Amino acid sequence: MALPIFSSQSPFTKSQNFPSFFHKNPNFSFISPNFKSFQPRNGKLGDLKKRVVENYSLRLDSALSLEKEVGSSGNGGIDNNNNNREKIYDAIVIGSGIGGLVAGTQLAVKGAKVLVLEKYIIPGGSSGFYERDGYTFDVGSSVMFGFSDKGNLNLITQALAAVGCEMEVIPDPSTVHFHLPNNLSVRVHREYIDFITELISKFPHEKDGINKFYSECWKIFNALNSLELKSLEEPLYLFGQFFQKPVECLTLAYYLPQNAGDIARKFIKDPELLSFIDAECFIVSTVNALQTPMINASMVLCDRHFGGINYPVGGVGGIAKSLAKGLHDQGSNIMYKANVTNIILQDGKAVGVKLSDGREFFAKTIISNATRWDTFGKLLKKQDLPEEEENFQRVYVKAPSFLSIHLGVKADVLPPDTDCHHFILENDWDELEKPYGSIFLSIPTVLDSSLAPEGRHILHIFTTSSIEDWQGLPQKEYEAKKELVADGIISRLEKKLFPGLKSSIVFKEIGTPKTHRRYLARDSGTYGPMPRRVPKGLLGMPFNTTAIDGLYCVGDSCFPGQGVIAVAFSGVMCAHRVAADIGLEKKSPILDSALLRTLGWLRTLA
Ligand SMILES: NC(=O)c1ccc[n+]([C@@H]2O[C@H](COP(=O)([O-])OP(=O)(O)OC[C@H]3O[C@@H](n4cnc5c(N)ncnc54)[C@H](O)[C@@H]3O)[C@@H](O)[C@H]2O)c1
Ligand SMILES: CC(C)=CCC/C(C)=C/C=C/C(C)=C/C=C/C(C)=C/C=C/C=C(C)/C=C/C=C(C)/C=C/C=C(\C)CCC=C(C)C
Repeated sequence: MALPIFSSQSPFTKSQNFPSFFHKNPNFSFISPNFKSFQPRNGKLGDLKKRVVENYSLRLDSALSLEKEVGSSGNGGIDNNNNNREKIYDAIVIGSGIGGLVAGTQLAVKGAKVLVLEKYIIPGGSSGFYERDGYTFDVGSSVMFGFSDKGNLNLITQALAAVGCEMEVIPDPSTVHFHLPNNLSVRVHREYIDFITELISKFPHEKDGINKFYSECWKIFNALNSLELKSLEEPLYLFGQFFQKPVECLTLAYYLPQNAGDIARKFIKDPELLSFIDAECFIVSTVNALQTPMINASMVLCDRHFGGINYPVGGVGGIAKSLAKGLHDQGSNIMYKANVTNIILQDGKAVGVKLSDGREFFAKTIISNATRWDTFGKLLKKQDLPEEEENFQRVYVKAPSFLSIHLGVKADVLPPDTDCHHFILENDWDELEKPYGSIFLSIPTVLDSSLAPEGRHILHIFTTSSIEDWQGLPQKEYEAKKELVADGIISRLEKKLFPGLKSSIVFKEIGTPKTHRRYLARDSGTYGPMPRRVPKGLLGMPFNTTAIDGLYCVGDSCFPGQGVIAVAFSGVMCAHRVAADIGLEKKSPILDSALLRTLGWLRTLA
């Protein structure tokens, strides 16, 4: 049995030390007039302290109200006597990951009555949090795209704003610091020009190629950023966008089937620089650049400079908590400890769900935030696998899971001005995609010291790992293996970045792929879909509708794939398509079936 990395009790009942924001020295100075952001370098400490106190109280308030919502009635006012057949919701959302929460909240603000059913005790899934010994740990990593105050692609900010929420964020001065073979060290600065200058200084002979590749990314990003983002499966919207922004839409259509690695090779010849582009893609797609869709690569390679990476004060878990509260404020419900075991079909249409405790709930539409493998392999009978899903499983396999290590360390082990995020691949480029080959490291306390007790930092370390490596072991061996593998990873970090790391550890918790499977209800603990071979860009990625009438999917096994901002977009698209289908948005049945058929056909070409 896996060691739980999440609290088995409600995390909201725990008392916490008062956050001490001032002991560390965050190295940033981003000021935004309209967006709440911290400016510790120039700001007044008194004001800052006040805002931290306010934010902390807000966190407690929302935690308490969530506790009340989960605790007292335990079910958000839902009938426990299984008389729910009459209580027809507009939509039931299975799972409260960011994908499910965005779909749910977007529908709720359009006037739909939504019920979100979450298996775990808090919302957020892989964007959740857990608390231990005064530390607040992010379950997933802490790199937040789409959380700025500008453009059309700040989807996290927009999702929160839609339900009247705003979170304070801390601008990250760099997205990631790469530590690569041959001592290649590249810091991805927030300012594009600083990043490009640093990269060119490492590869001066490729100045032209570097400029051309990243400019191509900007072309795509600017096209994306100019559109109003809604469902690409809704023809009135899609044709409207083509009419208003033909050049941008054609640009996106052109790049839709292309991958970043091919485009990089048009401009760049140096194999080491191409490997660097692989690493750039790998950290967001877990595959190399040749397998990473160009649209997704452009999105992340540019948003980090356009809106920048911004960390929510109090931790990533606050995003899901705010969305859950927003959903509730809109008159919809979220229910925890609600493990959906079956999707109920009637005459081939999805009409409800059944929980492990036998209760049933019914709705006009069912939206699954479980992975497509779980949705079609577990919640529906496997033998009913529609052709469309067979096609998906032909093109995509489950990406490996992660081994994750959450550490509390003595603060003085980190050199001054340590970056928040690091990616480490010491010796051999060939190890990039291999299990345990490369190491991801986030130190969110560099930005928000309130996440750890005074004088401590959080190190969240993760590396790819497959479930097969951890299955079938007796408990004792499993525990011993966890310690052994984690020790190897920590030793590598000690050697490469932080001498004395081991002796500075005061808290350690290790999660394996089994832990991820257990607590996130994700088949094999997978991080999401990964192309089986070289994909045709994003062409093969399914959208939100499924072959089952009334059933929709949302989350990272839908277009455009892995990532918090990506699943937020899938939530926006899903809500739009569902709203059109239940009469809350305009729709054209004739155009609908023509477009859906065309998109289905296009996917078979992938
Ligand atoms: N920026 C980052 O670094 C970062 C951090 C964390 C997560 N992520 C991304 O988030 C993505 C995942 O988001 P998501 O929204 O697709 O899903 P998710 O896995 O985060 O959430 C799914 C939720 O559904 C619940 N669930 C699943 N099956 C259920 C069932 N049968 N009954 C009830 N509840 C059920 C799970 O408990 C979970 O809370 C990942 O791809 C990852 O890339 C990124
Ligand atoms: C329909 C047709 C056919 C056509 C038409 C044309 C058009 C119009 C098109 C359009 C399109 C669109 C709109 C699209 C969109 C897209 C998008 C939005 C995308 C997005 C994406 C995103 C992504 C992918 C993201 C991701 C991220 C991630 C994954 C992250 C992660 C992170 C991590 C892991 C971190 C690392 C760490 C360290 C280093 C420590």
